[in-house]
Amino acid sequence: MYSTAISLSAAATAAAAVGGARPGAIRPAELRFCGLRREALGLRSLRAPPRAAATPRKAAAATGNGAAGSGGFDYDLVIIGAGVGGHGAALHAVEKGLKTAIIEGDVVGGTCVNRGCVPSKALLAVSGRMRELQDEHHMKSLGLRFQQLDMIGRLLQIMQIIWPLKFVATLTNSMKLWVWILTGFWHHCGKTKGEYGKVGFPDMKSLPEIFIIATRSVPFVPNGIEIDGKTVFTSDHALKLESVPDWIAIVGSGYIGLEFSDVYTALGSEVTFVEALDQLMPGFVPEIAKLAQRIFSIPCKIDYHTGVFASKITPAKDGKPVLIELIDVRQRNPKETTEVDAAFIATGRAPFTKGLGLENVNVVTQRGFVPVDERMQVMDADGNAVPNLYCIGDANGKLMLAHAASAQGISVVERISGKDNILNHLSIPAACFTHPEISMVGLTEPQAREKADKEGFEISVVKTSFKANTKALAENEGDGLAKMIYRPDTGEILGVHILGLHAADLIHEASNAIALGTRVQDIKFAVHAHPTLSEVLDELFKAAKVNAGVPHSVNEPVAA
Ligand SMILES: Cc1cc2nc3c(=O)[nH]c(=O)nc-3n(C[C@H](O)[C@H](O)[C@H](O)COP(=O)(O)OP(=O)(O)OC[C@H]3O[C@@H](n4cnc5c(N)ncnc54)[C@H](O)[C@@H]3O)c2cc1C
Ligand SMILES: NC(=O)c1ccc[n+]([C@@H]2O[C@H](COP(=O)([O-])OP(=O)(O)OC[C@H]3O[C@@H](n4cnc5c(N)ncnc54)[C@H](O)[C@@H]3O)[C@@H](O)[C@H]2O)c1
Repeated sequence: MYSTAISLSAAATAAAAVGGARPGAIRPAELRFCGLRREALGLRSLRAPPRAAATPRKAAAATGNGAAGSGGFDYDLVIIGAGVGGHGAALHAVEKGLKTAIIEGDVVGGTCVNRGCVPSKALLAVSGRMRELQDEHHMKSLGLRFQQLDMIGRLLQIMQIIWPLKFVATLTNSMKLWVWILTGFWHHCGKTKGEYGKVGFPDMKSLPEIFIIATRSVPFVPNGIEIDGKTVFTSDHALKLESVPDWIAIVGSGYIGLEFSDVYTALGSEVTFVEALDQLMPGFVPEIAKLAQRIFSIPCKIDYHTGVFASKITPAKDGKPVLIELIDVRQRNPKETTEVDAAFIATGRAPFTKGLGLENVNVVTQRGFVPVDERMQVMDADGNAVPNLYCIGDANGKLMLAHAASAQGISVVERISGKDNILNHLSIPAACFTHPEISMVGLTEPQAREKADKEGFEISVVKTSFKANTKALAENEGDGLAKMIYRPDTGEILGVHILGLHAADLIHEASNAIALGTRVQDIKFAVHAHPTLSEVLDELFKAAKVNAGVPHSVNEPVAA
């Protein structure tokens, strides 16, 4: 029964060739089931708890790498979507001995690998080097001189072809020995064949135990904005950058807007931000947003409109530029019309959850997001957890980050393998890959104050700067700060926020401390190598003052 996995290309070939139900092959089939009402459909009832399979390695070896006997396939777990969330869940499920299938309707890797983290970071890596090489002052201080290189061609090659392909292959390879990768667009019961295009699924005679929905999100485009993919576009189009506009408006100053402004300014564009909220970078703590705004705009041509809403955007046509109509958010009246060469729409992301048939199990999405509890179990309209149905990643909207999706998947697998697990979302770090980077974990100061007021405790705040850090100075990158919010009565770290060189790497000392419950009074004795950027955090921990008498959790003499 248990069989080995096949690669996507093999799956496609097999799907085209099949006539009968051959184990290890994919047969185009209509997947008609309602995973949670199988009994009602006269299908085999659930086994609970899920049966642990023989270790996948042994099972695969025993069946001769896919030569399973005839009959249907029987999975313990089916994951819908082979993006980072689904991939993380699948690998962990296999480790736990669960017979696992992953269904992918498009390309393995999902947003992160094909349209998100990977290609955008490839762009940032190359444009960042261009920025550095073109910064005369910086180069002079290092005693170097820049000679013009043909970087744009290389840049496009890296971001469009090499990187994503490499990562898709890596992800596919990491799963293909032990996970069934099934091509096709999953949909639920009650749908008619062909409604979602061509589907190809193996002959599922019995139905899986448990489902994890790990579908994705797509760019959210407000009404009134017309996308032509060339002069008015989203990140999906921008990653296929074919030209660099002289003047680009970036609508939205969240993660995507900021990272792409970094790319565009490095490539020589003039950037105008349009941000609906009163402050640029509203998702970041104010002192970091303010400093970042100053650092980003000193060497580049960046200006901004805040408190204005892009109500209508018309693509460039017939020699006319892109037109952006702005509305004053407070007064709700038209403010001005801006003309630019291109407009990049970075106004958030919307869940991609239509067509899953969730209504059949009494689940009502919230603005498209699948409601889940703290264990990622899907909640129905009456507030009850739907048995054996989970949702992870962007589709549940808890935290739209690749590593959060994967961590949620691992947490679900832990639970379904019998070990209850609640992921502490406050320990999940986030990073914005600008130059310099911004990172954060846990609460902001206002959030911490609100919690403190409610629960009746004090908070304290400490800050350090990159200016005194030897490594940062040696790199000529002394701009930046780190801030920590903590409880002086217990030493608990509530939040850390960093702006500066390699902030995205530095944050992990803090996020691990929060995840593991390490207190300030303990971590301040941890030794950091010199000279390293990690000393910025060392200084931060050492600057924190914990109330006298607060016990250490390690090496503290315990009073009798
Ligand atoms: C430009 C950009 C840059 C980003 N950079 C970062 C970053 O630096 N760091 C970070 O942490 N996050 C980043 N993100 C966010 C990150 O990409 C997402 O949070 C992450 O990919 C979400 O993972 P997921 O598993 O939920 O969905 P995805 O990775 O998108 O995977 C979902 C998969 O499900 C498939 N699917 C959907 N519906 C069905 C169906 N019905 N049947 C079968 N298959 C289906 C899709 O085809 C897709 O492959 C970025 C996003 C963007 C857009
Ligand atoms: N490095 C990373 O981890 C990374 C990188 C990219 C994306 N992401 C993920 O992708 C998600 C989406 O990113 P994003 O930057 O698109 O969204 P976002 O929610 O971070 O920012 C959107 C911004 O657009 C503004 N806005 C919305 N409509 C507007 C309008 N009509 N006119 C003017 N301003 C408007 C909002 O006020 C907000 O500041 C994020 O939640 C993030 O988790 C992460």
